[in-house]
Amino acid sequence: MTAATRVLVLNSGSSSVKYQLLDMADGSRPASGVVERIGEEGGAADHAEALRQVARDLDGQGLGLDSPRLAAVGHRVVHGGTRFTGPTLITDEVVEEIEKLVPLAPLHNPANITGIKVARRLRPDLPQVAVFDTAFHATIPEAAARYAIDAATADRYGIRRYGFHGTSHAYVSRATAALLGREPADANVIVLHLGNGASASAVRGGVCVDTSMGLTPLEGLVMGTRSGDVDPAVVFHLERVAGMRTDEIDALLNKRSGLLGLCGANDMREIGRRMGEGDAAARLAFDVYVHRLRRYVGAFTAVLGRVDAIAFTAGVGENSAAVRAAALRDLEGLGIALDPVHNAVRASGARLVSTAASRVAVAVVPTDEEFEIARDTYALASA
Ligand SMILES: Nc1ncnc2c1ncn2[C@@H]1O[C@H](COP(=O)(O)OP(=O)(O)O)[C@@H](O)[C@H]1O
Ligand SMILES: CC(=O)OP(=O)(O)O
Ligand SMILES: [Mg+2]
Repeated sequence: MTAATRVLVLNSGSSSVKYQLLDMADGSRPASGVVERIGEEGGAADHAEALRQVARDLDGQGLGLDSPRLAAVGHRVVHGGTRFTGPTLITDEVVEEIEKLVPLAPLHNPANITGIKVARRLRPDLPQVAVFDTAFHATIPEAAARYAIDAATADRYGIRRYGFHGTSHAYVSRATAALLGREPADANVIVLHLGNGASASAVRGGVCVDTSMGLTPLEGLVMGTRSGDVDPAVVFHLERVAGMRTDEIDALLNKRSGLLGLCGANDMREIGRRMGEGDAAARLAFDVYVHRLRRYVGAFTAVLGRVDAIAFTAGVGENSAAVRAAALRDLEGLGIALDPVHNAVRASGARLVSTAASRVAVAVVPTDEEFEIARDTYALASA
């Protein structure tokens, strides 16, 4: 009999399900894919339908969930609240707890729960592990995790900074240390995860000490469709003056803001194209995006005191030389000097894009949330 060394990773997002099958014995990835545009015309109707499609895809390749080589299923779960600060073996009770966190991540946790339920129904005998976006941020000190609001109210309702994209920040900060030839314990890194959702984190010696996302994945950087930081009074103002309901404001800030709200496009490629044609709205969207990014680079430089590296990752971070260049322009005073030639090169692996003289290394490091989830899952399932 062949040993069960494979882990199926399900990464259910708000509008997509990504999956990967990883073999932990030899590092191979026998299958991967994505079902996109869930709930949109021409896409899967909902997450349950998307997951059935994933199961069919795997079956079609002879790699179905019934495979005896499967050791475990690893699920990305976005919000773990205060209870889940590490990878967790899924039980009925764990599912109930994740369900209680839905109000804190309404775009994400329901999709994660659907994935868990479908996979458990198909393979009730297999260990299934939840790997939380929030876990890596559990080390953030109180001074950075606390909001300055009435303490009793905050405690009663669990209002604090949780942070997200933690598996990416963990993986990329480690990979950046490796690129510098250092142990994670010897590297202070600012990680800029710029995907459709975007967040920054400050990692000191392998331990996260601050991050830009907060109670929910809405705070911080400008994102594809999310506003990031706004004065909280914007919400009261819209309620009182514009007569908008809470759920309308929620949808406005989460789904119709960010780059999309500023210029009608949430894809940085399209924004780049339109800027090339002299489109003023696209230019403004880019400038607002970059300005916010620079603020966080400055803030996290002060949080860390000594910065060894700044790492760009995820769709925009890995691919947009223009965003990287604009984000770090004229920061020689902070010891940051991007090399324009290295920065412009299109390549796939982790690489340095700073000059030899730059005190702070600047790196482009492809993220690998699926690897990180599989590693955590396999460790727990085979313990
Ligand atoms: N070649 C590119 N140039 C600039 N931006 C890109 C490029 N490729 C992808 N992107 C950006 O990456 C975003 C998606 O990033 P990704 O990390 O895949 O997001 P998510 O995991 O949140 O869906 C796209 O919306 C697009 O703006
Ligand atoms: C937490 C979060 O924002 O995730 P994503 O970027 O996948 O939307
Ligand atoms: Mg992502």
